[in-house]
Amino acid sequence: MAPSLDDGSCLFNFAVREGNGVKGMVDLGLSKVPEPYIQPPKERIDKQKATRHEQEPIDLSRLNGPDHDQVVKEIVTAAETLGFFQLVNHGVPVDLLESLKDAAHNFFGQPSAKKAVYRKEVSPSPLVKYGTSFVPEKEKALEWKDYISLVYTNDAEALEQWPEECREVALEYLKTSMNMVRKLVEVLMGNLGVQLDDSKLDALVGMKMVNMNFYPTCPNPDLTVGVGRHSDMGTLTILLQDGIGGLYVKVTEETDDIGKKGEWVEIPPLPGALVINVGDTLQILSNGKYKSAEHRVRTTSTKSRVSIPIFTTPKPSEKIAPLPQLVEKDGVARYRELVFGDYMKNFFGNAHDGKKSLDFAQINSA
Ligand SMILES: O=C(O)CCC(=O)C(=O)O
Ligand SMILES: [Fe+2]
Repeated sequence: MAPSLDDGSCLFNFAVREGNGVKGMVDLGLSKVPEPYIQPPKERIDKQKATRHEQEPIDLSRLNGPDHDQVVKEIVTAAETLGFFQLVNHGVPVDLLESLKDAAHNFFGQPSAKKAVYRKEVSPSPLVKYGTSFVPEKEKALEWKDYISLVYTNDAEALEQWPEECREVALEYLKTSMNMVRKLVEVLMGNLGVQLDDSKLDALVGMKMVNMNFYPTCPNPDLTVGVGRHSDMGTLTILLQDGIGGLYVKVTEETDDIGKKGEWVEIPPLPGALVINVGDTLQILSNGKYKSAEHRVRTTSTKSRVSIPIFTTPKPSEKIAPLPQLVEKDGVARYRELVFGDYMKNFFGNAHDGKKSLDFAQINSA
């Protein structure tokens, strides 16, 4: 029997507990946004108010030539200000990016029953989790998004356990991205005086996860969010977005070319480009020099949107803390040492709330 979408608990069961997601709800035919998805006015996204971040993408291939210093400067400046930048000539084949978007549409286009087998309560694999919104049990208003999350351990397990509709492309994406991740981490850590070797790289990006996000069409995008305001918890996030747009980042540093502090700027879709953003871990390690970016996603009424982030993070057992040489230079440690697994638990235990996730690492809130 079709559920009544006017009844909040019935809808919660249908979308969240039974794994039909926002997609399942939209497929029933919706003329208005159900009440549990209506955001309070301060969280709604006013498309008219945001400007586009028009900055040229950074050409990563120039890192290996006479423009090396200039490219380093561009990467470092972006990490210190907006915490977001776009990359071209990043080494990930452009046709792979197209295949990834197709794979995401194929996966989410399946009947709910095929996806719901990966709900966290029943998933046959600890590496695979399908869900909707972020932490539905804790949220005042639900996010208009379904997702699947794929943790990487090794190639064999990925090819065995990740869903067959997307396993090969997702693995290829992850593997072809790592060269770029290494270069970026090398540049960012090098600028802090840290020479990167394999063990340092592993401490920073020892865990990797590919997500596929699916944002179905929404009858009233002005009332909902695809993802609420948040920063990512890890080191760097690599994000592939499709051509629809709707990713916004909050300006934290007053800069002439980006905008005023507190304003939201849109990261426009650029064909062939990947979006990179700084996560909380890098903010902690750099004692606040690099900024994890607060960002959010709008929904649209015309076409469903997909995005495919790779989250690179330390392993759960890894200890993270501001680098001693920075603490010495700054005369203060702005964050405490913590075990990354504890940071993750706190992150996934709370609804999105801007950069509040970082309070867990704040020196006086321990
Ligand atoms: O869909 C997007 O553009 C961003 C998604 C995002 O912020 C996330 O998955 O953490
Ligand atoms: Fe994010």
